[in-house]
Amino acid sequence: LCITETCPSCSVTVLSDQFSPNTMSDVAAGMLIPHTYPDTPIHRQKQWFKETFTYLFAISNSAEVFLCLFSWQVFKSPPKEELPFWSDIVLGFRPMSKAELQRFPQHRFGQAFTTLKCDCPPYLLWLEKRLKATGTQMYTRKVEDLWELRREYDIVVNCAGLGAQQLVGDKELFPVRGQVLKVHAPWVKLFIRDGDGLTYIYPGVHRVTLGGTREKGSWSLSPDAGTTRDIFDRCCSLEPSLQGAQDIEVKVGLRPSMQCVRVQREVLSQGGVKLPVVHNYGHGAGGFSVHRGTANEAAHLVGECISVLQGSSSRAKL
Ligand SMILES: Cc1cc2nc3c(=O)[nH]c(=O)nc-3n(C[C@H](O)[C@H](O)[C@H](O)COP(=O)(O)OP(=O)(O)OC[C@H]3O[C@@H](n4cnc5c(N)ncnc54)[C@H](O)[C@@H]3O)c2cc1C
Ligand SMILES: O=C(O)CCC(=O)C(=O)O
Repeated sequence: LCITETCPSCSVTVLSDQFSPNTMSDVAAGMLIPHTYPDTPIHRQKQWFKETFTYLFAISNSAEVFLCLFSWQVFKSPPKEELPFWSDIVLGFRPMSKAELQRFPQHRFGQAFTTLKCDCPPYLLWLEKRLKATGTQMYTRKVEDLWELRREYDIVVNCAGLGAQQLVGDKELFPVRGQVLKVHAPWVKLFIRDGDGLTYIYPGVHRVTLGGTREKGSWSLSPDAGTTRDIFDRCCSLEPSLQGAQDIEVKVGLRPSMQCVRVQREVLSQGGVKLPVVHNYGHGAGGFSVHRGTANEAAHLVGECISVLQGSSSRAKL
């Protein structure tokens, strides 16, 4: 979508072996709360988050119904950084008062702020609809090797998530398994997140997401019953009224994790033939929070590839 906006002369085709509701992004809680990528400069991560927050905040002020606003992150001991880098992007960030903290007797410190939470499946469908309206073609296809695309396309953008491990042989990329519960508990109106990032309660438009787990290196997509009980107990200790939650649905996703998100240009070359590629993968646990920002940057890199192609005598399929 960002490419169609920044490079309107391009004809865009989306190839994917799975579309919503069967992607990893459909499992995400959809919370705008960044996870730090250790090898990506903070100013770049902050810019990605800011662009994503601004984009979704504008949509939240419309008739669309997949976004809501909420707050409360609690810590058993004060975090290393009392002011996270994103504190001036979310709204009304402040330490929690003693009175507020009384609600969490096991926690000594807390942050209150308003951020956005998106219901991912309807958002993904909304994006698909907008994409189709631009004339973009969408095909179900598994790509075995980026090079196979060289005859059909001038530029390839690789947004394969964890699939990039196989597609481009990236050994830095690994799964971090996450199991969450989606429950019916419409009385829960505020989000509560333990600062260790393991336990969270995120009310959405229809369901509340209860999390979670972070299992590095696990490829299992099967729900685990013991983990379900553990997540439920941990969430009930933060919000006891969840004991009355109904219709527990279990979801598992594999976060496409690495030390830094790979938003980068590369030129593949074989026998004098070149194929410009823009990579945009490795968003780990915080991909939803930075998706628009990284997509804008990737679209900008596509613009650079177009300039190079236009400057060369290459045959253009643009
Ligand atoms: C339980 C859980 C909760 C989360 N909650 C949040 C949250 O609240 N906030 C947040 O910011 N982030 C969250 N995340 C992280 C977020 O979901 C990810 O960072 C993000 O979804 C990654 O998106 P992606 O588009 O890169 O990957 P994907 O959604 O996996 O998309 C990759 C696409 O590429 C396709 N593909 C892959 N390989 C190929 C191939 N060879 N050929 C063709 N197609 C291919 C796939 O079919 C898929 O459609 C959560 C993750 C989990 C697991
Ligand atoms: O970390 C969070 O609180 C949001 C959910 C998430 O990003 C995750 O489980 O990976």
